[in-house]
Amino acid sequence: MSRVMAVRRPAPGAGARDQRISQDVERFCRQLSSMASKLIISPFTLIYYTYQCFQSTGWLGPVSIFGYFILGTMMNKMLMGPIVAKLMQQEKLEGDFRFKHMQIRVNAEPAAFFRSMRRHGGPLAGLRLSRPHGHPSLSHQSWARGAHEDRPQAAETPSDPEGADIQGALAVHGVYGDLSPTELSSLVSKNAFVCLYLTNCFTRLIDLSTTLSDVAGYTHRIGELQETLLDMSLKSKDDEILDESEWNLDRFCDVSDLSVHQGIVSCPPCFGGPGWPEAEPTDTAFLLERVCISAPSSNKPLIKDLSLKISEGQSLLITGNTGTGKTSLLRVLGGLWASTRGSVQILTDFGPHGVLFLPQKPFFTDGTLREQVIYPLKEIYPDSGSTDDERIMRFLELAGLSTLVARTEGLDQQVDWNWYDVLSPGEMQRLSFARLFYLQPKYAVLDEATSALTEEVESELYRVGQQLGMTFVSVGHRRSLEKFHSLVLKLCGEGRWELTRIKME
Ligand SMILES: Nc1ncnc2c1ncn2[C@@H]1O[C@H](COP(=O)(O)OP(=O)(O)OP(=O)(O)O)[C@@H](O)[C@H]1O
Repeated sequence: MSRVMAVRRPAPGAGARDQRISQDVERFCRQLSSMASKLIISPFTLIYYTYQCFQSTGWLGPVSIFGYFILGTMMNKMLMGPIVAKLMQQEKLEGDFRFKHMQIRVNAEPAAFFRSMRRHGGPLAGLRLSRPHGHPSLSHQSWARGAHEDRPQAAETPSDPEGADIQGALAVHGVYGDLSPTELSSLVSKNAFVCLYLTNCFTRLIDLSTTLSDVAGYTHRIGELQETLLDMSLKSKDDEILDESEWNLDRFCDVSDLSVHQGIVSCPPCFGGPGWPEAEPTDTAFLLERVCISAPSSNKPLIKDLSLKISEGQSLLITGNTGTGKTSLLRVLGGLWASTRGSVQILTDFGPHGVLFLPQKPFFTDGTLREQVIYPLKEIYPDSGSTDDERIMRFLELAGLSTLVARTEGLDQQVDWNWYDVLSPGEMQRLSFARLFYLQPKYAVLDEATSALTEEVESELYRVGQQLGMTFVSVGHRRSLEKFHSLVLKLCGEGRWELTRIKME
């Protein structure tokens, strides 16, 4: 009986994610330490300068400064209440604006084909509606800022109007009547200093509330992050993130072992050879028992009670009408979606020696041609070792893309274009296959990966994959695909499905 093996994922975005987390944590610690120091010091300075102020101005000084701040804070609160709602709306509009902007940049060509700029419902209309400039909430924000910044800011002002007012009041009431001009001026400067610092203490306290809300935000985000990570680790207790450096590549077919006869590639069996880890022998990749699948936030089942075993050499073709859940099933196999019921066992690793997915929309990074082919690997062969070059060139040729090397002026030439812009849909699919051949997984999960190619090219690519020892799980519509598969799973809609074995001729 097969046992559940550790699901190892290459985690391609892990580096960037880790960097973001450490930046968040660093910001959080900085804010926390600054807030803690202010919080500890503030009460002492406040008491000290209140006392000093009382000493030099009597009760009038501290009382008027306290009154001024209490009144100011109350007014601030009254003004801020309605403005918060406006600020929220402002934030939302800015978010929409950025999203629409990105949408237009990414989909410039399709948008132009649809003449979006002339249509009211197009993304440009949305962009106009959501632009933040000139929106009434902006003027409210200025009011808010004004109200917030209008509070006493003694630390930043060279003179101290409150101190002067208090001293004026004291002088008017004849408190300083018996002082000589020299004594009076030294007292005035002392009073000014004390009042200034007392006001400053209040300003710092009020500033602290802003820092506190920042810290609350960061704490919330870090808390969410922790919860998500905990959730993930609970979900896959046995899972193990496998660094790409751990991917065993010894099992790759030596390109010199590949021979092509009339377009047919043959390669000696390359599994189980020396260097290939034997620790987790299995011939089954996925085991599904009475699995139900629904789209997120939908109660309507896409697939009901599906039991299925996908084993080595038993390629599966998934067919069915639009929207019946073909890609959703692959998402479940890829661990992106959870099944709503039943058990899904992923019994093989993700990566070159396990299972590799070619999604419906090809994925490319910024980078050289070599980087596209070897993705998600990037550090296994950092140098242009001649053996690897030979393999890449060979697989590009088998995918029908040998001319691409000339276009890019070599495997390692930095290109200043976006791969999505310069390659045709068919070329993108061929390049994805070159990657598949290079990585040589045991199981290749292909989601309409040949939809932009002719039947002949599709057959050729599948044949190469087959010769490289891959077992396919394909989503496709052409009957010609059946010859590369042993089973057909037809999704009939409303959760119904049919599983049939293909008769070999
Ligand atoms: N992220 C999502 N959130 C909500 N519903 C979704 C989501 N992704 C897909 N769906 C819905 O789930 C249903 C199945 O989608 P799926 O992509 O699996 O269809 P499919 O059979 O692969 O279709 P096609 O042949 O067009 O690729 C569709 O009705 C789709 O609208």
